[in-house]
Amino acid sequence: MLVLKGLRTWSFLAGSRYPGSAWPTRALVQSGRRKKLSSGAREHYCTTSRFPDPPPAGKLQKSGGETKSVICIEGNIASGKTTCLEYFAKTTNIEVLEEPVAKWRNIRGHNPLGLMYQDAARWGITLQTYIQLTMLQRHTRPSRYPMRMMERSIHSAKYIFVENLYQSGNMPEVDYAVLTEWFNWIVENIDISVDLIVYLHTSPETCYKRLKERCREEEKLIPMEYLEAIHHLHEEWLIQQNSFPVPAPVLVIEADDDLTKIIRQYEENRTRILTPSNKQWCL
Ligand SMILES: Nc1ncnc2c1ncn2[C@@H]1O[C@H](COP(=O)(O)OP(=O)(O)O)[C@@H](O)[C@H]1O
Ligand SMILES: Nc1ccn([C@H]2C[C@H](O)[C@@H](COP(=O)(O)O)O2)c(=O)n1
Repeated sequence: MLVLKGLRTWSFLAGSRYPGSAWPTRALVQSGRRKKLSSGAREHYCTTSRFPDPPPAGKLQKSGGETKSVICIEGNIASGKTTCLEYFAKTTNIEVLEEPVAKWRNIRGHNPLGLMYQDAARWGITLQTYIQLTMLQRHTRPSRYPMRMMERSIHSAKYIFVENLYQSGNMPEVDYAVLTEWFNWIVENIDISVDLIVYLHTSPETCYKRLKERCREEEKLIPMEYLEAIHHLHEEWLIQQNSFPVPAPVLVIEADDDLTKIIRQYEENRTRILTPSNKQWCL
C-alpha cells in the first residue's frame, strides 16, 4: 500500500470480485433494454431485475404502511445531485431527502467520512455500516407526502461504495460478507423499493472540477482515479446493467452541462421524473 504524506492512499482498481451476493447478477440483469428519448434523456428499464411490486406479504412496510412513489437521484460524487434536489424542492410539492452527510461527518464527535478518506482500509467498514443504517432510516422514514425524492439510496451505497472498497482491496472479505448479509436481510425483509432512478450522467473530469470548487474538507484527498472507479461502477450498474440488480427504471440525464442547460433538461423531463408510475415511456 502506498503511503502519501502519512496517509494511506487508495488502490482503486484491483481485480473484480463478486462473491457473497445473494442476488443473481449478470445473467439476470442482462435482459435490460434501452431506448433514446426525444428530450435527450435515455431510459433503461430492466423488468426482470426489479424488486417485486407490491412487496411480498410479511415484508416490513414503510412506516405507516402508506404507498408512495420514491425517486432516487443517483450519480458520482459532485455530479450535481444536491443541486438537482434543491431545484425540485423549490418547484414541486414533494418530500426531498438529501443524503445525511452531516451525520456521516459527525457521529458523537467522530467523523467517519473524514476517517475513511484518510485510511479507507481501516475505516471503510465503519463508514459504510453507518451509511447503510442512515440510508435505511431515509427509506423507511414516515412521510405525509405522496412522493419522495431521495439523494442516492441504500442500493447505491452497497452496489457502488461498498463494492468499490471491496474491489479495490480496501475492505477485507469478512467485512464485505457481514455488510452483504445485513444488506440482503434488509432487501428481503424491509420495503426499500424505488420507483424511478434518475441517473445524473457525468464524466469523472466534470465531477473532479465540481468537487474542487465545492471544496469539502474531507474530500481534498480524493484523486481522479477514485472518481473514475465510482463512475465505472455506476455505468456497469445503471447503463450496462450487468453487475447488480437495478431496483427501478432508469432515466439518464446528461449532466455535464452548465446549470442553465441542466435546468432545461429537468424541465423537459419534469413529467417523466414526477410521474414514475407512468411507464408509457418505458420499453
Ligand atoms: N450543472 C452544473 N454546472 C456547474 N456546477 C454545478 C452544476 N451542478 C452542480 N454544480 C456545482 O458543483 C458542486 C457539486 O454539486 P452538488 O449538487 O453538491 O453535487 P452532489 O450532491 O452530486 O455531490 C457544487 O459546488 C455545485 O454548486
Ligand atoms: N455510500 C456512500 C455514499 C457517499 N459516500 C461519500 C462520497 C462523498 O464524499 C460523500 C457525499 O457524497 P456526494 O453527495 O457528495 O456525492 O459521501 C461514501 O463514501 N459512501
